[in-house]
Amino acid sequence: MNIRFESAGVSYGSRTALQPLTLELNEQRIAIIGLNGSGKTTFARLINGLTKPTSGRVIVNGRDTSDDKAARGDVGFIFQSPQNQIILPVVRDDIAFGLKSRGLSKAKIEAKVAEVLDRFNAGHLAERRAHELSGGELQMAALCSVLATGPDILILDEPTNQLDLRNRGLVKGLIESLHESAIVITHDLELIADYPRVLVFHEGQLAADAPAAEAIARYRELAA
Ligand SMILES: Nc1ncnc2c1ncn2[C@@H]1O[C@H](COP(=O)(O)OP(=O)(O)OP(=O)(O)O)[C@@H](O)[C@H]1O
Repeated sequence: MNIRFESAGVSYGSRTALQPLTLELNEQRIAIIGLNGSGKTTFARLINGLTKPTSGRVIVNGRDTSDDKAARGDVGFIFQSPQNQIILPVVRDDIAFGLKSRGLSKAKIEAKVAEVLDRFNAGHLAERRAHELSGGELQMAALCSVLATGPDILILDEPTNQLDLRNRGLVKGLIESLHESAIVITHDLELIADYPRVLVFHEGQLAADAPAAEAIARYRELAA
């Protein structure tokens, strides 16, 4: 993946959510940490074009996210509450839903649904109703739905929020196993303890951009 922020910033009226920022992201695993309201989600939403920069540009795999909708297809986003992104009641149908909107044939959709369920050993969830799933199972179902559409980059917004220790371990392992690039926004410092690149946001600015140990130390200072 290649993501470039070119003086990209976001303001809402007089409130600055993200100060203009210039940087390039190429690593397979990147984490984003910072206090509540520091600009993490705004930064992530710029990458898939959900939020448009009010200054500068964001270029993903060579395409400007503001005016090239195709750039969005490269980026899958798993939101803070996966229950809100699962649209259809049954997991299998929800995975198929994202593929239908891409105009694939029925046979191709079925093959892709089977492939992603197989990839994550999640076949047992296929016929389950999403509202009956545990938090960990929901994360898994959301991951299957998003990855079935073939994004190159996956953004996960607080993927271990509200999960117990076992499911945290499960989600950590899942992220490690991805061949896609992953950008993880989190307050779970254990989850990202060995990440080579961690961005720390503070009051809408990038306060550190360093390997995990150094970045987490800076975050602790800011939080004190
Ligand atoms: N649509 C919006 N309109 C006005 N202000 C906004 C909007 N979205 C975000 N903000 C403000 O921008 C700032 C950064 O918000 P953002 O959601 O990026 O923070 P965050 O670091 O992800 O926070 P958290 O950890 O609480 O999820 C906050 O002050 C927030 O209130």
